[in-house]
Amino acid sequence: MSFSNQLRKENQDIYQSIFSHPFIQGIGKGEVPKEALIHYIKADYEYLNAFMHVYGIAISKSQGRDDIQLFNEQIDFVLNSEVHPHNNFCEQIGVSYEELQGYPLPPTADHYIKHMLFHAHQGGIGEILAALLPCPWTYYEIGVELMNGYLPGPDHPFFPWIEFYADAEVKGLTAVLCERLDQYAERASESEKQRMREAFRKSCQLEYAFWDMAYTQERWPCEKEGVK
Ligand SMILES: Cc1ncc(C[n+]2csc(CCO)c2C)c(N)n1
Repeated sequence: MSFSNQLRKENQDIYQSIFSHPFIQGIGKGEVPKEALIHYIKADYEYLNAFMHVYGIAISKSQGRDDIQLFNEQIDFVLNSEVHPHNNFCEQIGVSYEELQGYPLPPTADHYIKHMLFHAHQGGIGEILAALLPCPWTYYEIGVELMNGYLPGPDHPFFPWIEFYADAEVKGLTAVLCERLDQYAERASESEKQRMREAFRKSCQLEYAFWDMAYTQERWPCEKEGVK
């Protein structure tokens, strides 16, 4: 079994918890509280900005053009394509996308991005890939789960979101990251592979926690009213 498939198998428990989370099931049913969607978009917009910085660090550590190309493709996707599912959420709640930009990250999203930045700064390319991989991989599988579980049609309020993540493009982005990670894992020592395993699992945990953060509208203990 490939290293990436081993990681997927070891983290089946978290994937399953993500699929059953009320936010995800709510997308499937077409019923997510407006406040949860607002909280999600505010955090995800800034999360994705920071995520691109992580890819930038990975580019600065790349030794060849094939790695640069791979990270560049992921940035291009976040920058130019991932606005579509955000817009689907915004249209459903009748709030403009611009209004939800520029907010500070709530604790869990802050933790997630700092976890990524830690591996980006401390690790080699293999470790960075392991930390990044659950982002597209869990979303692709969420898309497929919802597509198969709810069979949404074009009149479903979140059809564009579900279709976007269940699509071959996200599958392809995940597959190239898996293949590259497997190549690095083949040459890695046992301790390096252990670090990759830990980075991957913690990112899976934080993917679950991110949905929960949005659903429960998690906030910092002392927040000032009206301060962005
Ligand atoms: C918290 C959070 N996790 C994952 C994604 C989805 N995502 C992030 S990057 C990427 C592909 C490029 O690597 C995908 C599909 C998100 N939007 N927000």
